[in-house]
Amino acid sequence: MTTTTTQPAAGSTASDGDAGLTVKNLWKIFGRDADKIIGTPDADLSRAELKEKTGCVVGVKDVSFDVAPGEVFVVMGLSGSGKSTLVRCLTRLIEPTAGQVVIAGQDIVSASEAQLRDVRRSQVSMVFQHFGLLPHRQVIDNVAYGLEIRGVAKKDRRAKASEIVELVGLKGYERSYPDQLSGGMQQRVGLARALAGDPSMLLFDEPFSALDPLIRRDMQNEVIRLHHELGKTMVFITHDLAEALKLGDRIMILRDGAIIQVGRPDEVVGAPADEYVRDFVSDVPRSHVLTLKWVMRDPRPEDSMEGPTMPADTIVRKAAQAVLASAHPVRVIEDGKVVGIVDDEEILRVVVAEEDHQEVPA
Ligand SMILES: Nc1ncnc2c1ncn2[C@@H]1O[C@H](COP(=O)(O)OP(=O)(O)OP(=O)(O)O)[C@@H](O)[C@H]1O
Repeated sequence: MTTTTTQPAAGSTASDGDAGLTVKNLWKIFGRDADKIIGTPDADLSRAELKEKTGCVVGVKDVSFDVAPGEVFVVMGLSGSGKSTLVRCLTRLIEPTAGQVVIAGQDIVSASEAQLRDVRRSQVSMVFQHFGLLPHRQVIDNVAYGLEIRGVAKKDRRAKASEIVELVGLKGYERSYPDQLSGGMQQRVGLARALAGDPSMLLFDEPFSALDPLIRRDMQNEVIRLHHELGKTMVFITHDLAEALKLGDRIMILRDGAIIQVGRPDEVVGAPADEYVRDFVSDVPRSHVLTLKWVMRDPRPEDSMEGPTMPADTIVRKAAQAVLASAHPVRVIEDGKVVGIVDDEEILRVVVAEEDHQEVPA
């Protein structure tokens, strides 16, 4: 498994300092006497074997990871891999069978009802695929709903809601009702509602899966923009690899409830942990994801040192034009040192392989 320490994303502020998430040895087993399975040899059985033997189903299997404040952490896997169960365990919408979840310094698993309510109201908001908007309320009051529950006065909550409505690009639609809006706009209301309480963390459970591809792309860009502006910690569930690669600082891949790999997009594509991940990433245009670090070769004595330099984390596609136009090989730099060389050959190997791949009939 590849694990990486990630720095807080651009846009994070000092006030996000305690907004991270730590998950340790988290289990969710559905079924009778599920808690008795953990710690016994049965816990090592595959999901199918355990179901056969005990009738219990593993949703989440001994999962541990950290999300840094301000990071966008994507959880992906095929249907049934445990994504929804995991994200629901984080705020105990599903009760974990064992393990630890710490959000912004607060231990969620041992929290009292009152503490949990407070975490859900003020620390963590969720955005779901089905927007769950209140049909008889206008956009402005849907957005203000969380503040209303918190007892914020009408004038203040409407002022805050107006601000957020504008932030998500819905200015002018404050008085509309949800059924007067398109799916994409309704999901913007969902986003606005999640943001209105100013949570430190947003959890997204496949929020854009039901949207048309173009609208979906707009909404992904919207998430990127909002993340840049607000710097919130985000945990984003998806089964769509392109979405994961676009949004994630890091991606965690689950299968049968267990972690298969955690890594940056270029690590997942450049060094898939096993066949399952390799299959996932086989259609990805590698030049869009891999960095120079993945394609460079060792310097040779005969290499000209007159070429330009580029950072090792430059995406191949972005470097391609400059490398191909340069009369001398490009020197790849990391921590102020030349760590490799990239010439036409290294670039073309990635780009041509990609074109060959695209020509193969599905
Ligand atoms: N309430 C439940 N009782 C029994 N088994 C459950 C329950 N909820 C989920 N499961 C099982 O747990 C496993 C993980 O399901 P989960 O819904 O978390 O996967 P997922 O990756 O989110 O899938 P999808 O993308 O289809 O939503 C599946 O085998 C599922 O059948």
